[in-house]
Amino acid sequence: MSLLKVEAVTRQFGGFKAVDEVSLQLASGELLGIAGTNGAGKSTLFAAIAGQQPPDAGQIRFAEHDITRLAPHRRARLGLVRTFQIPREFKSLTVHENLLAAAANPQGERLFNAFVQTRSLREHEAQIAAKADGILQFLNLARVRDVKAGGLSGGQKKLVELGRVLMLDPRCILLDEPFAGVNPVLIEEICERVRELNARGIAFIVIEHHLQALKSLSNRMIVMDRGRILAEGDPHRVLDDPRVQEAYMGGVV
Ligand SMILES: Nc1ncnc2c1ncn2[C@@H]1O[C@H](COP(=O)(O)OP(=O)(O)OP(=O)(O)O)[C@@H](O)[C@H]1O
Repeated sequence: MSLLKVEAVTRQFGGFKAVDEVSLQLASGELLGIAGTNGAGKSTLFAAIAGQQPPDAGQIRFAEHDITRLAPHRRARLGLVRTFQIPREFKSLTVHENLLAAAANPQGERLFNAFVQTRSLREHEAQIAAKADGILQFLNLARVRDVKAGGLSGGQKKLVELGRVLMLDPRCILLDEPFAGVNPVLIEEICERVRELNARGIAFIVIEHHLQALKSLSNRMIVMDRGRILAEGDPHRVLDDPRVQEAYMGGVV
């Protein structure tokens, strides 16, 4: 049964269709890779699925709910979350505080307002802090727990972003270019963490230009071109597809 079902989704800017009647399905626990040339519509498709830019036409269903017009934080409550191409960490907060902030409610209100610190709220605060520490351990970020996030490397920022979405107990994570600006050692580290999370049952859709890493990570791949799906299926076959080779301007991918 599908966890996520995208049906004929279109998103336009002016008269230009950035995403043009795209349909796809994602099963529980699947790891789907999405590649495509610059401007193919990948990020716009993510924004439609995650709710930052709802589609102009089509339908999106997640865990049996019609989420086509649902706000991003309500999608997150259902277990559907995304990261961004350019990480959106709070630069002046520490790594640990960044994870705590992700657990705050969508209005940005603190979970534990100083004026209403009841015992149960304090206990809740301690639980959230411990959960953040557990996630930092898992991501091998414990040693930078109290470092300001703005000073981290590109790869570490991607891991912090992953940590922030893990605070929300997701069932499906949309990862937007997790390897961009990341050194090869950390690319492998991120792949390992994603594989482990996937093995625990979290489904992923990963947008990435780094095709070899994406191929090794994905169960299935889609290549987009000019707002549409050009090829879909086994990652090796998809990348060998002549239409895909052509879209990448005849280069060997
Ligand atoms: N807010 C916007 N206003 C106008 N055009 C937009 C907007 N966002 C995206 N586009 C256009 O829609 C098309 C698809 O963009 P999108 O960012 O989704 O592509 P992409 O596949 O993610 O590209 P890249 O790999 O370069 O990030 C592009 O032509 C882009 O210029």
